[in-house]
Amino acid sequence: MAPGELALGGNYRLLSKLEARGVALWLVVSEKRAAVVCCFTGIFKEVDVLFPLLCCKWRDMEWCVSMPKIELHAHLNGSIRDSTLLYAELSNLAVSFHSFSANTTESTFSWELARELGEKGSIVFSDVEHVILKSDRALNEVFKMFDLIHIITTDHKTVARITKEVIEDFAADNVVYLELRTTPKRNDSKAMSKRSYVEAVLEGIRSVNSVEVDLSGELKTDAFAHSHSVDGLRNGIGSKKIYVRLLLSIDRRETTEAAMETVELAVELKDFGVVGIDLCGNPNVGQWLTFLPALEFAKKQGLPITLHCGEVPNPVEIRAMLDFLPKRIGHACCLEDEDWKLLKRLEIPVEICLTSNIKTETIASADVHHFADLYKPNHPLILCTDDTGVFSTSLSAEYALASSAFGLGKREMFQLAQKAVDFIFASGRVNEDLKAIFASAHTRLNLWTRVPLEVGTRGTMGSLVKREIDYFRKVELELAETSSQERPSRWVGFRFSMSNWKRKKRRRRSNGICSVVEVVHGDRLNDIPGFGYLNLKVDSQRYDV
Ligand SMILES: CNc1ncnc2c1ncn2[C@@H]1O[C@H](COP(=O)(O)O)[C@@H](O)[C@H]1O
Repeated sequence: MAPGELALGGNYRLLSKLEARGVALWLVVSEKRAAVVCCFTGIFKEVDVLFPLLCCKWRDMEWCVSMPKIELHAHLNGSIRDSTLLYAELSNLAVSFHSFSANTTESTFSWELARELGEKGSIVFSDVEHVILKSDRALNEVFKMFDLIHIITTDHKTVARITKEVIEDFAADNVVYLELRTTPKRNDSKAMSKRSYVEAVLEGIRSVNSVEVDLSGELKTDAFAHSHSVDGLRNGIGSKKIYVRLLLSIDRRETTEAAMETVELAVELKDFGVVGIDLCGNPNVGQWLTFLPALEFAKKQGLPITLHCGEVPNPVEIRAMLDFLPKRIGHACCLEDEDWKLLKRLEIPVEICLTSNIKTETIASADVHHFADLYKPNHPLILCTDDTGVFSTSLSAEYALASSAFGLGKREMFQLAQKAVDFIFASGRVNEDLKAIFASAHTRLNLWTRVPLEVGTRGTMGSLVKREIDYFRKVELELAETSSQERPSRWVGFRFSMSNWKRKKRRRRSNGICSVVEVVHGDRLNDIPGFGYLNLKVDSQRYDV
């Protein structure tokens, strides 16, 4: 049986096959999906390949990558590279089916994972098996997937490694400012406390060496045992730079005490790159009142807060969350009319995660997504990824998807990315730096709007020519007045005027302002949104200039 049929149950075309270290990979495509199917010890697994790519043109995607972007809603453990996770997952699956040799690193890793699975007891392999094997997971299934990911990733070394990789991946996607969020976890079997978890994350950030990382402008190296200046990391590194800040998440499964511990940790690490608090986790679990004391404490301490709000219908909680006045909210998928109006009145910025919402079936498809309802009236919103690894996406892919689903042009996409600067939690010079980065990208990407002149209205060809004639007259008069020796002949005056006019014309053209042959009028549409003009360049011979 072909791997496509077996794992995906559809009619897939095989693009290529690769075998490495006992793992067979097939790249398959159908009209609706592109996937990698892997076979390891007889088990087939599919991994989606940038789903949004199917909805947009490759050219649009390339352009979106070239644009600087700001990511404000990305979960660390949801953004793990497929390759990193796949290897761990496949090793994990192998344990369930095969005995292993304790001599190899791979099997030792598998053995560790298997032991943890057994010890923890909260996950039975048969419970998660089907979740691992499928690609589109409903919201509840996604959280089962996270439980599995956490078992695989939660030791200091792995936490540092995945953090490093996630930052490298965002930087490669031209994300210039990343607010990465993660839930500090206690794991006694790994001697891990919430604090040591965050230290491992910070260590991972500092270990990035393929790109310059700005973690915090105000590092107090003597106050934090494990911190060291990022300046050292800047030596010999290329020109790319990414600002990274952390949000500490409270998981909805946590108690008030555990939530409070997270907020206290965030307060303590304020000067070391932690800039805010997030409330996340399975929206069908936990009560708002459980987290409220910790969130209120965070607010009092001046920590900005973002809440996962309205991922499922829960009007009472949604209203309480909006009344709390968070600095931002994530998702906002299931708001009733009154709450929708309140959200808009309060102008709370919304972190929009298109692919995540569609893949978890929270929203049926991109074209009915509430993005448009927020975008049109200019409500503050930020395009984000949520979980690049789990949902096989990237920030560029989210922009490309928004572009194809809602008809955003390059300028609109750029403005959307640039506007996100206003909603970051980092304070101080970062905001100014980002504005400068976007200003220079605006020029690099040639996004200046050419304002054409229209024949027959304000700034017409007629008025332009009249201004030229007035100018020539003035020059001739001045020449006549200043020359006491000889009155210039009409010919001399004309020559002078012509060359001057040409200089003026060149200067204006190089400034991107209208010249006579570039004057346009309104019959044929050109490519400037909002304008419909005929470019006279091609017809210039017909005009006697
Ligand atoms: C699908 N949309 C979502 N809604 C709510 N919470 C989500 C989420 N996606 C991820 N998380 C939260 O982030 C954790 C994984 O990253 P960290 O271990 O914290 O780095 C998940 O366990 C979940 O609590």
